[in-house]
Amino acid sequence: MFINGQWAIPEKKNTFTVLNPATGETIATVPDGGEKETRLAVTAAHDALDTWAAATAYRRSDFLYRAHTLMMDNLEHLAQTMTLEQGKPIKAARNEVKYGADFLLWFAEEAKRVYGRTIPSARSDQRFMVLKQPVGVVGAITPWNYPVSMITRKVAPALAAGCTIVLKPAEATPLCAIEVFKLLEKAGLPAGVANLVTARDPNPVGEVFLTDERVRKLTFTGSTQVGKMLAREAAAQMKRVSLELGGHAPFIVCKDADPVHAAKGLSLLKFLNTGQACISPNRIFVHESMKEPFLKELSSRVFKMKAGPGSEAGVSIGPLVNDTAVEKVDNQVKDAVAKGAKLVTGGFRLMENGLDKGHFYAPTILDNVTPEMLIYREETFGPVAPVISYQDEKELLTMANDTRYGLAAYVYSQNLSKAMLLFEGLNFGIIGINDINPTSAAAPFGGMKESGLGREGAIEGIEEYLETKLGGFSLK
Ligand SMILES: O=CCCCC(=O)O
Repeated sequence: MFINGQWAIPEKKNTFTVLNPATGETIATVPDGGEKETRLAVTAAHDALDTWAAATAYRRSDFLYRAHTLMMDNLEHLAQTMTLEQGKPIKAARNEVKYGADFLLWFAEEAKRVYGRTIPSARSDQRFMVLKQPVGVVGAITPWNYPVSMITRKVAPALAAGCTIVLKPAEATPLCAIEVFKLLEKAGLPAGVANLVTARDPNPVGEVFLTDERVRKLTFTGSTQVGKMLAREAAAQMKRVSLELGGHAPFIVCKDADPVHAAKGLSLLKFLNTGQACISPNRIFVHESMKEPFLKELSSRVFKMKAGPGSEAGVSIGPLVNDTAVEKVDNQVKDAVAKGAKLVTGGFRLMENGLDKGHFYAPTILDNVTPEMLIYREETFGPVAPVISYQDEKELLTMANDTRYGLAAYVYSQNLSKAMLLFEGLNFGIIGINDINPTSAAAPFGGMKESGLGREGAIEGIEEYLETKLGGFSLK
């Protein structure tokens, strides 16, 4: 843990183990923090707040530039740590570190662009001025699936805005968080400005974030279930919240799409991070006239995918996070098959060639998926592509929007006006049009409906950490 500028271990020297999800082996033990350590971290963040908030935007920006340079200089080490701890293939881990570093760079720049404004008054003897100020101490909880970039996506805008922060990383991936904090320390982080509490049990940490009045904002990426609980509890002290929650992304292949381009896009996107992403496509709506060429291209690509530890050459399918995740995926596949879906490929846990020790599931394509199946309604978070045929383009929008989630959606069409109408009509926060990668530090990321509140990245990302203060000046 890193509290008030010091690397610390908890009082009782409690620790918990970190496992390699590809082999089940223990790779490290880390401090298991709780209520006491979180309280200390909040005190440190609170004590550091006024000085950090009063530092010039240029000073905060310089710090973030240095952190960015250090992250890029240490890219390989961070990527190797990520592959070992989280399991994703090394190439994807390298891309994630670059993506994580982008947030440091973007918010180093945005720190200097926190503008207020003046507003004309109807009274000649009055002036209005709008001032942006940091929200205060932030409690942040980050997930295991993107264990570096989800940290910088929260820490960078918070620090740029002049807030101080306490971070609780996912219990499955504390090593990545520790490595990020080593770099922040090296970049010259003042004591208390950013603090790290590693913990096996998120509850005591979350409890402090929710009940300590000094914490003025909560930012969380994770499940909708936990996000709802945090929003409910945070309301007791009217804390600000940013929530990046679950998704159930439709991926739409229109009758005028290029089916090969769409299948290539889906094969890259669906199986990225072994499907463990909130923006992963979960319902693949394919116009029936496109199904044959689309499935042909998709299955030929999926047949060639190699599963294994992310450090091995040629691997594109890493392990799932744990056994519960494997069971959930398998259960959805079995339910779909029992209700009439056709298994094109996959549909089983991988047990051969030493993979039985990790949490591997075969990349899977299901055809003829229908609304009665669990997979049609529930987020999968695994390597399964459920294909749904449709005929009537008028019904498509209703089908795609028929979910409590609203994070990401994808459309493949070569008809510009149709793509525009779908872009406007889809109730999702992020829409890729013939594009599988609509996310960037420069672009607002976030969902509608039960996918969350607020946006991360872009100019919107720093607003989440700012209060708006109005001054009305009488000249009388
Ligand atoms: O699970 C959500 C991770 C988001 C990854 C991204 O920003 O692309």
